[in-house]
Amino acid sequence: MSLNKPTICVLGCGTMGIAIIRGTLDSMTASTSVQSSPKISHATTATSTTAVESEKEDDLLRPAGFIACVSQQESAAKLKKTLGDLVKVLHGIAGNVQGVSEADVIFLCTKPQVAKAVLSAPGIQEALKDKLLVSICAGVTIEQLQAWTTPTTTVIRAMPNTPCKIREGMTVLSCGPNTDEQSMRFTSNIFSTLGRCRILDEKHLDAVTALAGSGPAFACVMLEALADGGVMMGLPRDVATELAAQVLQGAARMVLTTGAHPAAIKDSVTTPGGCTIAGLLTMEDGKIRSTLARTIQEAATVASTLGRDKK
Ligand SMILES: NC(=O)C1=CN([C@@H]2O[C@H](COP(=O)(O)OP(=O)(O)OC[C@H]3O[C@@H](n4cnc5c(N)ncnc54)[C@H](OP(=O)(O)O)[C@@H]3O)[C@@H](O)[C@H]2O)C=CC1
Ligand SMILES: O=C(O)[C@@H]1CCC=N1
Repeated sequence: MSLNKPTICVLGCGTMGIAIIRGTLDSMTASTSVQSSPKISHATTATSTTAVESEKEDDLLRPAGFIACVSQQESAAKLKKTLGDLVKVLHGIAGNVQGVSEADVIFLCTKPQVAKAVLSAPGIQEALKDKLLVSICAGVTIEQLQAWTTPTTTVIRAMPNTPCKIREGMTVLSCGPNTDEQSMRFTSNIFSTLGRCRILDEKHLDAVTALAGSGPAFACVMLEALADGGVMMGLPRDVATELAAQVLQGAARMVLTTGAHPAAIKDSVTTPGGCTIAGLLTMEDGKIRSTLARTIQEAATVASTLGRDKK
């Protein structure tokens, strides 16, 4: 398999499919004016190639076209409006076969429960031969994906999150045993332009799904609750929401950019006898730490079951 200006087919283009296509299109527009350096925490560059050669190779790996597949005609009509002329939109079983046949790389972005049926539909196996399949389906393992495709299909499992849409995503990739360097590099390049990207062993993916995949929902509950407190104390709702969002972003960026331990940042805010320690003790009384940690534990446990056949 050789990826040269590949066409991407997003099979199941809903919330996440749109986030991936939107973010990638935006990154391509941005990179024509400013050359962005990818934020990847795993070196996939071949040691034998020079920096110039690897830049040229990355250029060839940039997607040349997008196809988006959905099941319903009405969703296709809506999607055309959302994505515009740069993306070919198809629907139904025949649309899936056409999309996979015309593409070089397939992003499987359906719900986990329909992944097997979508990949097993007539014509799909043939169309998947010698192609790269990147699945973002929670709980669906590389072993399952390999069993549902052909021996010549390269399989990569990815767990992105919704902020990919604004290129502030967090994605973790795991590769199958037959994954070649170029496929991994292509996939890392895509997700690195949509935010941060890491490569981890598949055994971590349920925890990743809970923490990073579901995480934006948990973070927004915290954000909303902080804003509620501001509203309770008289702040207008829009002001409270802006303050809460910027506070979470600022604190998170301090951790990411300085590498400081979150506890050190917390201590630096906390004046002895002051208002911060008063608030922190209230949080501890509410068992916020174990509640949040158990949230991730429970979500990871459920994530591990999502790829299983329902009895
Ligand atoms: N939402 C999130 O934050 C995250 C989700 N994920 C994973 O991403 C996947 C998608 O989630 P999400 O985007 O939220 O789901 P959505 O429900 O938003 O999107 C699913 C899409 O699949 C389409 N679809 C359904 N059946 C078929 C079919 N037979 N053939 C082609 N397309 C089909 C739907 O089209 P139609 O509307 O026409 O039925 C819809 O566009 C899931 O596996 C989930 O585990 C991973 C990380 C984060
Ligand atoms: O809730 C879910 O199952 C999906 C996976 C991660 C985020 N949303």
